Amino acid sequence: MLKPSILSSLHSALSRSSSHLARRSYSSESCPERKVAILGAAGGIGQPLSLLMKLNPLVSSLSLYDIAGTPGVAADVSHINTRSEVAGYQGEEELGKALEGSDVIIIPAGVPRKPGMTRDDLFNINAGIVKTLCTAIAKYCPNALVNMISNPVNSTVPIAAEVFKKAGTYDEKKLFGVTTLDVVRAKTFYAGKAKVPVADVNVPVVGGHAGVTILPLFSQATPKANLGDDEIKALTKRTQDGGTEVVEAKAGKGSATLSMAYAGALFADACLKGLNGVPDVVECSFVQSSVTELPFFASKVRLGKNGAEEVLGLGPLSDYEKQGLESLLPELKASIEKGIKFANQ
Ligand SMILES: NC(=O)c1ccc[n+]([C@@H]2O[C@H](COP(=O)([O-])OP(=O)(O)OC[C@H]3O[C@@H](n4cnc5c(N)ncnc54)[C@H](O)[C@@H]3O)[C@@H](O)[C@H]2O)c1
Ligand SMILES: O=C(O)C[C@H](O)C(=O)O
Repeated sequence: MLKPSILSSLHSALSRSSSHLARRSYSSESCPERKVAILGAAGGIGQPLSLLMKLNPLVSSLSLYDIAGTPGVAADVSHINTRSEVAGYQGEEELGKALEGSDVIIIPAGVPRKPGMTRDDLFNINAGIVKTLCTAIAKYCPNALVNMISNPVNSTVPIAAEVFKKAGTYDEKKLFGVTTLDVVRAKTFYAGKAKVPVADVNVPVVGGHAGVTILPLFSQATPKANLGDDEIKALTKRTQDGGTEVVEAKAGKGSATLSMAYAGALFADACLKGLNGVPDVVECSFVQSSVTELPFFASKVRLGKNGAEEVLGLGPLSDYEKQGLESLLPELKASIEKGIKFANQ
């Protein structure tokens, strides 16, 4: 059994200030009713993500949807004695009910990579899944914030945008590609190399979510450390290849699930805080953007009552980062265009 101290550090790691908020006052003003739906809830990411969202005191209703397996996952997490009511929905005929009334929808539905594959190799299967799910979102909960985890994120986010545009429900402030795992990795790897406490580390990661399109800005990392060029290059490469490192270690049994569930829970928590009016909630995310010439780009985003209230610029870049930015643009552009083309076929 989890000791209370372990449980409370899980809570606080997930959502430091939101759990304080909930402990301080549980009034409907500071903790309004919030429904979160997870699509793909029975999967490798979906299950631990369901657990972490069940632990989040900002959630009042947790809706777990998948094509199979959700009754079991829902029954299981529903026994945890935290605030939210849990419901499981299985199969497309229950998708509408799963979505109705949602404030935040998290989408980890789709197939993961095997060794030797790129994220783009998942396009053929996952593009269709995302298109179907987003069509239903446009119909049943057009005002919800959508957190897209399904890969390739560089294409699935543009697909979602096109589906919403066609349905007349697109709001660029409400669609997010979840790139938090890149930030989580960059923080962990930087803390190890710089020998600074990991809990104090901040590193923006910009661009997209695949290989060289992942651009960690270690020149802006805090606390500052005197790392050499080779160390920065090695950290950058490790962050870019973090997903592949896990895919290879899992040797055919999928990609990152536990660290992704953590990252997905962090980002959803930030969205909920923003919706609830908590000030200064800033996270990196792949969103509609005018930061570069590309229509979508990951950078720091200020989250608020309407979703992405402000997309922040890149700040000063080192020469190495400027080079990285130049070289990521063609690949990211092609992935975005591939998504847009697919959605309009
Ligand atoms: N954004 C990121 O940083 C990041 C990190 C890790 C993984 N991912 C991606 O997340 C996705 C899921 O990974 P996983 O390891 O959980 O895979 P998984 O195969 O373990 O789980 C996927 C789940 O999606 C469900 N699913 C399939 N079609 C569906 C549909 N039409 N509607 C609802 N659910 C459906 C499956 O039944 C399964 O339960 C993959 O595409 C993976 O590449 C993204
Ligand atoms: O690498 C993958 O395929 C999964 C995910 O995008 C990750 O970064 O871990």
